[in-house]
Amino acid sequence: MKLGCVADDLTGATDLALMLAREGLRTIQTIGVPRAGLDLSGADAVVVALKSRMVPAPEAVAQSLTAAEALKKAGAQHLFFKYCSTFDSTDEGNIGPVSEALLAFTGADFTLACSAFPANGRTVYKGHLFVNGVPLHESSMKDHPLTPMRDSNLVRVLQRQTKRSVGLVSYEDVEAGPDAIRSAFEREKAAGHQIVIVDALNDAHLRAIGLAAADFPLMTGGSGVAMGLPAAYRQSERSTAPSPSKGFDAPAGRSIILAGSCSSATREQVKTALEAGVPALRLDAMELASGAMSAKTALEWLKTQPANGPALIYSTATPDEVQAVQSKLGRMNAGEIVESTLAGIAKALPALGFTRLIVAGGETSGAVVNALDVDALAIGPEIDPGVPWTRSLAGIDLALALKSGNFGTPDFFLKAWNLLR
Ligand SMILES: Nc1ncnc2c1ncn2[C@@H]1O[C@H](COP(=O)(O)OP(=O)(O)OP(=O)(O)O)[C@@H](O)[C@H]1O
Ligand SMILES: O=C(O)[C@@H](O)C(=O)CO
Repeated sequence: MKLGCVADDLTGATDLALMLAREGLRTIQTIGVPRAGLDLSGADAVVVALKSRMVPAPEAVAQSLTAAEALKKAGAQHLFFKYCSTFDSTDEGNIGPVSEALLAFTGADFTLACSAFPANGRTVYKGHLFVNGVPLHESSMKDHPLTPMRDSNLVRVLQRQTKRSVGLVSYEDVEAGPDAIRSAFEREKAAGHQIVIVDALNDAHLRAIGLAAADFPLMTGGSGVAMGLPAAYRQSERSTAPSPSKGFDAPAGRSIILAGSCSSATREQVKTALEAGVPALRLDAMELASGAMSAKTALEWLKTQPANGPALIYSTATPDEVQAVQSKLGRMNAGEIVESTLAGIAKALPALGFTRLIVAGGETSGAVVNALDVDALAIGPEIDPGVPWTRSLAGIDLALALKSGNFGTPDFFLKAWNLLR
């Protein structure tokens, strides 16, 4: 196996797995550390999806090291630590502490951090992260329910999370191509930095960074910076890309959308689905907390909905509504109440004939997939950048589209079904 990847959340893992598969690596995604007996022998890349983004840093480090160990045992030659393209984290972690721990694990003394994903509007210029042209701290990420991002300068953000010295390889070096990027890495190393934020404004930059860093024992970033790795590996092995898999068959059955993300993209997608007349149930966090509403009442509602189209169950709310709920219930507690309700609903879905699921939100997807006991995924076609259809590799046969909160066009919930046979 060429590349072993540790992703800090499920939709992020799917995003990375799609990038690697699309660029020609045979890729398998596992939910948690691969179980014993899972056949990884045909895979060029394995992406292990953890749920470590929001847990305390020591726990994130422990989970990540366990995954790295398993990947190394399965033959991974290089490691990739995948986090969010909007650098979701707090001053306590977890991007810094996990990067440090994986550096130590690989024995490497240098790595890069690049969260740019231009296809989804994330660019990094002079170390500052922009989301659709707006500095991170002015974007909707400033209101994220769990990791509000209030500083766009990633050198500063990462330096607050790590004892390793953080440097910068900026746009001019990246624009000049792989050799200039390699020289910039050497320059930053000589200056005493062990992690460098790398600028990238477009896919050509990402491919050049991939070529320059393909032999690093450890890379870190969003899925974008993995874009150039498959071609770099092929260059070193003089091989050609395997042809992409043909078509995507989904198991027959009913369709449902579960949305726990409150991101601006998900809010738009929920609004578009409601306007299109998709039958929908809104979960109110305060009613869930009081017991007035529950997974059971949601399932009762679901049983009364028409079988021939998707239904939507969502807790998606505006930043003001989320803040009001959090001030009463606490940030983590509110999230937990909503996630466990959606997980409770998910658990009952196969028995009701639901086999095709779209789930919106990384934490939400983690909770849902755990409830469904899915432990490995094959990667199917791209619905929108960063979001493929996937199919469970064992256990209950399901087609799953696990959507990162901020990804997808407004009609994502409507159009995704067209790709299924
Ligand atoms: N109405 C609500 N009030 C308070 N918290 C909510 C509400 N709806 C959802 N949440 C919580 O907000 C969090 C949303 O995180 P999630 O990772 O699912 O979405 P996201 O952050 O938009 O997506 P991603 O991580 O992919 O960017 C979850 O913990 C969820 O339970
Ligand atoms: O990188 C991204 O933005 C996504 O893959 C993600 O991690 C959101 O949870």
